[in-house]
Amino acid sequence: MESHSQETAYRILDASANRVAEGLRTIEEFFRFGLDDPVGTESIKSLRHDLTLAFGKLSRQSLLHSRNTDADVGTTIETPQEYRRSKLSDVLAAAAGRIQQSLRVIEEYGKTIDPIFAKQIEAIRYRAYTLLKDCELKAIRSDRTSKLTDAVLYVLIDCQKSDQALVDSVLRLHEAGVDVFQLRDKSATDRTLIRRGTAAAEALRQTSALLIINDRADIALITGADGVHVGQDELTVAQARRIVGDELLVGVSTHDINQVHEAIAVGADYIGCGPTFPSRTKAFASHAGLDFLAEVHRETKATPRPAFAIGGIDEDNVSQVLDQGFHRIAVTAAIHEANDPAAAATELRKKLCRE
Ligand SMILES: Cc1ncc(COP(=O)(O)OP(=O)(O)O)c(N)n1
Ligand SMILES: Cc1ncsc1CCOP(=O)(O)O
Ligand SMILES: [Mg+2]
Repeated sequence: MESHSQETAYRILDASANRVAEGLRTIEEFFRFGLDDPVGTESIKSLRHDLTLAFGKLSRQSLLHSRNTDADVGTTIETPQEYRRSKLSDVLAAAAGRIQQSLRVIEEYGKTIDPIFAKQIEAIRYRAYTLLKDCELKAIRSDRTSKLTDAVLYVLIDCQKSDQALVDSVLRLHEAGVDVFQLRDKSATDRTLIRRGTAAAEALRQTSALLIINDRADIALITGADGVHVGQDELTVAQARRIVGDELLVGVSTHDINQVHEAIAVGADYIGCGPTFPSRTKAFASHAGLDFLAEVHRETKATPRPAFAIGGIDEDNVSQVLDQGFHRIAVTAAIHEANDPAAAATELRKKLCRE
């Protein structure tokens, strides 16, 4: 190849190698500090090491001579997306994209310099695909568990009259302080649940709120919701996971302490605890009551898991829930039967966050 073309190829290889190295570091830091994952951290480190080894075949001098950052017209071109990262998974998705593209660029231009080098880069690229997929999926899960950890107010909502009515309602309530929504509508058809769930999931995706689907793991997956909630007579956590995978959240209803220990042991991401008081939304022959909440608080200190008290909770009795050591609640009537649902959500949230 002519020397000018070769210099161009070296310049591209040098810039792309730096881009891959930066991207891999971004991923490695997340495996290390975000996930405390020694295997992931080590795998990325070894990928970086093998990339350095592969580049060792090329002339370092040629690479350095080709570098001319001052003349690089690309350094001043910015896109608005570069500065838009609302959550950690966005950072990792951007880094993964840069790594994959740059490895491909290195492979292609590397062919003009040394076919064996290009083959080695191809092998690194395939290894990177698998690792980056694993990392991105873990980041998506981690975004969801972080939102859940911060959540205090969880509202069950039915399908409403239309997709738009549901979207308007969840956005208004989220603005007013609701962290988690559960689409729970026992009389809706599957098609309606899917349409409503998809619309709500899309509307909430770029917010800090979560959308959970009641009972139906299949619909949670299809709609792009954040998780599914299952009861004691429904899918087990393991069965739900077989459908939704590890990225979605699985919540479980519990009515006694054995169910709580079991739910935690099998990997529920959160638990619903109740019924606490008589409910206008669902009738029960008996109530687990406040003593159950106190017991859950006492008995799960060693295995903490977000726990939402549920059943007949409203502005007047929420202080009794707080007194049992619970600061998370799930409600229906307290919001939807209020004259002003958004104001009711704000008031409840204030009470939950007062301590
Ligand atoms: C947060 C939360 N907790 C408990 C329940 C009740 O679930 P389940 O016992 O399965 O009853 P149904 O909701 O299916 O009638 C819940 N939905 N959400
Ligand atoms: C679904 C469910 N499971 C236990 S209580 C309950 C209903 C919660 O609604 P409300 O807050 O109106 O009692
Ligand atoms: Mg259920």
